[in-house]
Amino acid sequence: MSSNSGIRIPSRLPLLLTHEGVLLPGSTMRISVDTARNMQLVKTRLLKGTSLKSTIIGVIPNTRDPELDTEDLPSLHSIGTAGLAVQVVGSNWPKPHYTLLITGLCRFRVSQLLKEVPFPLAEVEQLDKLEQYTSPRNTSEAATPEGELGELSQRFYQAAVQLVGMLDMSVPVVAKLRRLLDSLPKETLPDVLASMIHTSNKEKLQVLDAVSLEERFKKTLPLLTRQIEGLKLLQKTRKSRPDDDKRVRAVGKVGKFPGRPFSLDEDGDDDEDGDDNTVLERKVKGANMPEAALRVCLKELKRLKKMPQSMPEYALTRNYLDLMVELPWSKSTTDCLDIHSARVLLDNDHYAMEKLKRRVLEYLAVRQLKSTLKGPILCFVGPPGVGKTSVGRSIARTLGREFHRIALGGVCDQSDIRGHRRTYVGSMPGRIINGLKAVGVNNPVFLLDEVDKLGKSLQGDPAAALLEVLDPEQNHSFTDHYLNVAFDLSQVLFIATANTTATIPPALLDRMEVLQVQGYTQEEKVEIAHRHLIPHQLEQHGLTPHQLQIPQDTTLDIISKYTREAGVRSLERKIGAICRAVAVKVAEGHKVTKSEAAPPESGPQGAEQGEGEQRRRGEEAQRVSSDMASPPEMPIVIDHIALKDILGPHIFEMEVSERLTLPGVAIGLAWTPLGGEIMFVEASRMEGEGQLTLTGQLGDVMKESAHLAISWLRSNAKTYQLTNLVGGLDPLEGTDIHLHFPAGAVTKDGPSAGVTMVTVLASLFSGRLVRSDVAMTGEITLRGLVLPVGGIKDKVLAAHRAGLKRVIIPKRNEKDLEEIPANVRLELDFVGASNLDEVLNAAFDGGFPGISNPVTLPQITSKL
Ligand SMILES: Nc1ncnc2c1ncn2[C@@H]1O[C@H](COP(=O)(O)OP(=O)(O)OP(=O)(O)O)[C@@H](O)[C@H]1O
Repeated sequence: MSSNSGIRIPSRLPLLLTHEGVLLPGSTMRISVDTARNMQLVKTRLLKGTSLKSTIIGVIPNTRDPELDTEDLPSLHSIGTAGLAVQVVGSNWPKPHYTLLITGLCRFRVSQLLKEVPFPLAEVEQLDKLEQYTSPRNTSEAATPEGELGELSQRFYQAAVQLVGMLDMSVPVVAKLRRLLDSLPKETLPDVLASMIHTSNKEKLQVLDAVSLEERFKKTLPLLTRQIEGLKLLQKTRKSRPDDDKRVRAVGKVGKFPGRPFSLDEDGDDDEDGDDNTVLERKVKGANMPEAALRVCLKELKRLKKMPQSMPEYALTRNYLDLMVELPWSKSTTDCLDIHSARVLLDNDHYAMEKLKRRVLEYLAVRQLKSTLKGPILCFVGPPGVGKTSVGRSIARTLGREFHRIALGGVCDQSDIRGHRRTYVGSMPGRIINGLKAVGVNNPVFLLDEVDKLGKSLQGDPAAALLEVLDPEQNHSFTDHYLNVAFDLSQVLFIATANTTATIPPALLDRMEVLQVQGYTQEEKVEIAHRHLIPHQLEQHGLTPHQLQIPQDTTLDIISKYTREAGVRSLERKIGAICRAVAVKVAEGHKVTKSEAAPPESGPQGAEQGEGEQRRRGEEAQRVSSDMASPPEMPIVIDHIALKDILGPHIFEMEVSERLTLPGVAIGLAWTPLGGEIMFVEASRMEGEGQLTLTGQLGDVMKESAHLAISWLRSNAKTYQLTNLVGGLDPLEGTDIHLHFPAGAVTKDGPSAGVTMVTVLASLFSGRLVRSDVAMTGEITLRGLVLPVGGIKDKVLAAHRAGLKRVIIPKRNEKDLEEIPANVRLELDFVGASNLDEVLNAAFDGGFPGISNPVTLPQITSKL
């Protein structure tokens, strides 16, 4: 339907291709522009143009999938709408784009594409008449079309009037719309109403393509009728449920008329929302939650139904309900506990740790007999890498329960445990509830890792929140702030781990049964490496024992020369490093290293490998030179040289004897949360005024021990013939003393270095060397008694690791030696000392004899 009269659009139009819907004549649409072509159009035509003509552009619906849109121009839809750009807004966020407000004027047909770049420009043919709009026309004045078209347009007009009458709007607004309807030429009604009512883009495209007016009326009338039917249905529902809030929401849903008649073209993406809520309601009812929780959920659901989706609270409430539905209120696994298989499993998973395994089995046995057992909560305390976490995991496996680890290290906010109240923005449940959601059952094993590293802050004390969680008497009604209803935690099996009990808050410690997990001896480490770590690492690196073998003496080398730890974590890492190096060689198909193939160094461990092995390697070395590119001979055996090649030079050397070459040095034993340590205590003296200097970041108790040691030596100087620099018998006279405890950066405290200080000072003042293979620990008193101390097993193991031969311990600690593995006990000579005389005698070669009665009485000559 071409037109020769009225306003004419330019015959050449730049074309804007849009995915965002279909612009129909008589409606206004906001279009976001971000493709290069369209951006160019906006920049050169709309922003630079000065005439009214330059603000008219052709809008063509781009029917190609935006995902597939490329640089080249898609085949163009032949019909578009000429539009007047009313507003252009530019923005750089989130990426550079323009937003255009465009009012559709009339249809056009693309007759010829003149150019494609930088934006398409086309010769167009105007399809709709555009008349001068002078004054509102009255229906009677309007030239009513004749025949079928006339009838159609009349029916359409009546339907439109009916629709406006049904709108849920105030009387003046309805009257205004009526006036507008009457004033518009009838032929424009299909376009205007099609863009107002709820239609899909496909339907709009059909309306756009309907060039003949008759066809356009025919296409739009059913859409209008559909809308009217929808509103009628709605009104019926409204009558049967005269609830105001619901009505408002329902009208908004179906008609989307009220308030925003010109933005009705989104596709019905949220039509199923009503269904969504019904599904949620069904889930809430089926979640098997306790009465109180169900009541809260139903209340929230009721609120949700009344809320418009755009409200921020809608999402919050929805998330809350989703969580409530997902929580395992009554879902649990059935325990499949069989003590015999539990024992086998624990033994298979972990070497050594007999005491711990025994206690765990006892615990499991009691659970088997009394399934409703409340507490105790086990807390494994020991150095890092001794398998605390992995025992927890094994317990879950033996019980057939789900396992979840909650890392508490560094947690310093109460709400990490208990969640945030829902009033906070970004609120969420705490770790306990999150854990339950993750495992999906209400009786998992929860491992509270690193309870000793809980922090404290202004946001409250997380330990206090844990008190409720761990108390069997209270935790059946644990209330997370986010949930705000009680959740029964009594079925959850809690196990805690810590490196030390010192920093666990006393109230928390009181609720747990502490099980000490000791560090391992070298022999135990070798066994653990060969039974668990090496097979595990081989598997992790895709290797087999046929490709890589690590002999026992190499493992021992790794333990003593490359690691110094109570656990086996660094050992596992080193084995991992070896596996990586070998994996490269295996993958490359080359020899590991030339040196690997060379005969091993002779040495105690090398000798153990046997002559056969040496010969094999010698032969291999010869072969290597002739055939470098041949695949490596399997298995690749890691000897000391290959080990050095892979791990580099030794990290730890046995330096004990080197450091004990001067008087005034002795080896003390210290306990740290990371296991036992040996400590070289040093003393020196110089001329001065009797001052004592202590360095090495010592705590008060340790400083007091130093004063005790000095006082005891001063009072016993005559007995042991200790002299000061000037030869006098008071060690401090004209002498300053300096005592140092390495490592200087680590804070130390405790009374157990007392005996070491006395020995160091005795050595300094007597000028005698302390035996280089002796380590000692013990508290002293002013009268020279030696009192018991803690951490004996770890300390002894540290001395053994360092290759020492004699350990001086307080006599009353001798009972603790039972815990020490037999092989270690055999290799060490233990001296139980009850007083300092015994300590000194054991610490010096040939003893440290005192003169029982040093005071030489003046000779009394008889005058008789
Ligand atoms: N006795 C053992 N038998 C077998 N493997 C062990 C043994 N002890 C430790 N491991 C292994 O050592 C690794 C470290 O253990 P785990 O992570 O359980 O240490 P942890 O004591 O929990 O340390 P942390 O205190 O740092 O958390 C694991 O791979 C574990 O399997």
